[in-house]
Amino acid sequence: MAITGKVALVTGAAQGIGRGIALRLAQDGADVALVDLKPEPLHAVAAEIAALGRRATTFVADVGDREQVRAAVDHAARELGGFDIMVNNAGIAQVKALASVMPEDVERIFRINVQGVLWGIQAAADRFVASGQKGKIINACSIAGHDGFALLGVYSATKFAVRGLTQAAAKEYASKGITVNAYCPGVVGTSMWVEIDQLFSEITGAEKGETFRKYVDGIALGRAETPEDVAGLVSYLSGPDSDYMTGQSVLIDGGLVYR
Ligand SMILES: NC(=O)C1=CN([C@@H]2O[C@H](COP(=O)(O)OP(=O)(O)OC[C@H]3O[C@@H](n4cnc5c(N)ncnc54)[C@H](O)[C@@H]3O)[C@@H](O)[C@H]2O)C=CC1
Ligand SMILES: CC(=O)C(C)=O
Repeated sequence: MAITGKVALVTGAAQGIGRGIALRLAQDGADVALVDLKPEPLHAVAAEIAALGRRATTFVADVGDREQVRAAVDHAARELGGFDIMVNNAGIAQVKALASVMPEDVERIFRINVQGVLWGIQAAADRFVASGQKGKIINACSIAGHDGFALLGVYSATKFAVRGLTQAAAKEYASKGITVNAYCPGVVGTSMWVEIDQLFSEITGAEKGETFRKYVDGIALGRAETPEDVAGLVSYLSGPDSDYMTGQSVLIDGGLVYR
């Protein structure tokens, strides 16, 4: 197993894609620090990791708060005896016509989706540099970071920003042996898409499930994505086979967006 004995931290690990990534990295041999706003589901994921024979620790933190993210990284290193892989996965959606977007909408989503990734990059890189070790930083982007989608305009802007941060961080930290990449899923059947579908319905009058189905209809491989599909890419980005890769925001969407 390519990352046996490594320590990974995954934000937004209580459910959905973050949970899938945490379980996959544990299957690959890593011990995992699970970070989220929600303590109870985090404990359930920790129990699943323990059943796989790996160690897990949980930490409640808001990724939009710089000090809490630094505390989460410190906790992971202290509890699991090292720190090698940072997955900045936590994010929120927003569905709004651009005409109705208010300053507080922009502030809320940028605080989590962009600042959350920035604080994660900073905290992880500071620790890697201080300990003189190589490290992997992996950020959550989206198809919406490659293409702007109607009613998802500000969300798209946050994911384009993640691509910019990923490229800049890759260049700033390359000389320290730190790689920085991002995964860009398409339409993953998590709670986030239940919320997106519902919010589209409220704005457009679409029936429940209709927006999700329309998006899935555009996928060349003909099915919605699973957290496990995404986790396979994150596994690759966490391991030595991706050592010569940095600054990339990789589409994994079943053939929905082509760039
Ligand atoms: N579901 C999808 O189709 C896609 C999702 N993504 C991205 O993947 C990531 C994960 O998405 P999903 O698993 O689908 O979402 P989800 O809504 O199912 O799970 C997100 C998790 O992040 C946590 N979280 C939210 N705000 C947080 C904060 N401030 N601090 C700490 N944790 C916080 C939530 O509590 C939740 O456990 C997000 O960045 C999302 O933008 C990207 C492309 C497609
Ligand atoms: C949630 C998300 O990133 C999209 C556009 O499906």
